Amino acid sequence: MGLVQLLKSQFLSQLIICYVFLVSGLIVNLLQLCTLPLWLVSKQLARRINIRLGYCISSQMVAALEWWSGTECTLYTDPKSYPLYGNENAIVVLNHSFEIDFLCGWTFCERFGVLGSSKVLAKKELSYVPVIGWMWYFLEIVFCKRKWEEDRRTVAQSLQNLRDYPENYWFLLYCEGTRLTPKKHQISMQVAESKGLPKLKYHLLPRTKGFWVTVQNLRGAAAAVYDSTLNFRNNEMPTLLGILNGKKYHADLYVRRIPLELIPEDEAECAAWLHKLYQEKDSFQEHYTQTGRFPGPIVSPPRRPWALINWLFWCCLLLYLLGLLLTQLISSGSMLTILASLAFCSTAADLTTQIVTGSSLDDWPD
Ligand SMILES: CC/C=C\C/C=C\C/C=C\C/C=C\C/C=C\C/C=C\CCC(=O)SCCNC(=O)CCNC(=O)[C@H](O)C(C)(C)COP(=O)(O)OP(=O)(O)OC[C@H]1O[C@@H](n2cnc3c(N)ncnc32)[C@H](O)[C@@H]1OP(=O)(O)O
Ligand SMILES: CCCCCCCCCCCCCCCCCC(=O)OC[C@@H](O)COP(=O)(O)O
Repeated sequence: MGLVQLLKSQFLSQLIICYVFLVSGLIVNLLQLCTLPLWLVSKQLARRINIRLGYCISSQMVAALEWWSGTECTLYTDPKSYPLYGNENAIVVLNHSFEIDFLCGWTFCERFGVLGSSKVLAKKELSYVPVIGWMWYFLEIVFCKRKWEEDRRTVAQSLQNLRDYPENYWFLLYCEGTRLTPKKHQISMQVAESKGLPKLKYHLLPRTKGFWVTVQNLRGAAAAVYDSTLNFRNNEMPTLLGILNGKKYHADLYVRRIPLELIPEDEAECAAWLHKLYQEKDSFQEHYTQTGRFPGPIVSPPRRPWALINWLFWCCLLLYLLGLLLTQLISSGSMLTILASLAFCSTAADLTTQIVTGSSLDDWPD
């Protein structure tokens, strides 16, 4: 193990990364809160400012993936569609199979310049998570309770609000509705059987209502659906903790651009269309398993320096402030203050470890 790799695997390095992420995140959340009065005066300006503030948080995780772990991301796509990526609004349909699939999605957002404005249909519980969830509130992320009777109205309303969004965005939809596990797959395939639908090997049966409501409400605002299928080389199952440890992975993403006009308006037809799409996605995953690659040419976008620059800025600022605080603490000479500070730091470190090791947040109470 080289010296750099040894440094990356040290608990202290990881603790510093988490400290910078959490403290800068809370500062950004506070700044976002300060933009509230601006919404009354100029909504579009408030949105643009929040896009940049949100970028300060999400790009730190992207920097950890791209620069700290050195994970490589390869894009398989049609070169004719490539110039449109980042230059139009789009609905992204992605398989939900890995702990860091959202982070790989964010990396592609960063490379095409839509990271700050990217959106997702997320479960409501995530909106309560400090830093990320609070940031999402100001970025007008669409939350669902996964109770259709309530979601059909609230989700449609939140999507309508995005129609005049001032910057291009990608709206991510995990149609499977939850992350794939063998148990969930088994239940899902029983549902497929009972509905007379073909079984899927690599995906859960897609939930069709969220897709239909998104397509209907973003018609005319979004130009296309980006059907995206993600996998990792060497059968790896990457984790956030692995990224923090500096472990390098290799992600492959296959993207097909489908113009929105091609998607049926009728709910039942739209649902049938989505089921067919997932059968195709399944065949792409089978192709990947057999050959180690997706079909089509590779046109990989390079990583950009901005995520790293933002990260270094926050690291310098917050480590300097931490240094000042520690110096003052030691020079205060009060044993009680020092012990209380140590107890606080140890509790914070313990909490951070728990969040990162259980980082899928899947087990947070519903
Ligand atoms: C060039 C590069 C391209 C791309 C780059 C890639 C990506 C980058 C893009 C953007 C990045 C942006 C942000 C990313 C950051 C972070 C994301 C992180 C986290 C978010 C993750 C989540 O929160 S996932 C959970 C929330 N989302 C969803 O649930 C979406 C899918 N769900 C739906 O659509 C649902 O329909 C619903 C939520 C709208 C409503 O749910 P409800 O349960 O009330 O209704 P359903 O229709 O789903 O259920 C009833 C029907 O379902 C059948 N059923 C029952 N059991 C099952 C089962 N186990 N499996 C399947 N189906 C089942 C039941 O029979 C009912 O059927 P009907 O026929 O009667 O409808
Ligand atoms: C710079 C890097 C520092 C990182 C250290 C800080 C770690 C903080 C981690 C915060 C990560 C927040 C990401 C939110 C996305 C989580 C994805 C997720 O939770 O998906 C839920 C779905 O699956 C559905 O779950 P189910 O309820 O169906 O099961």
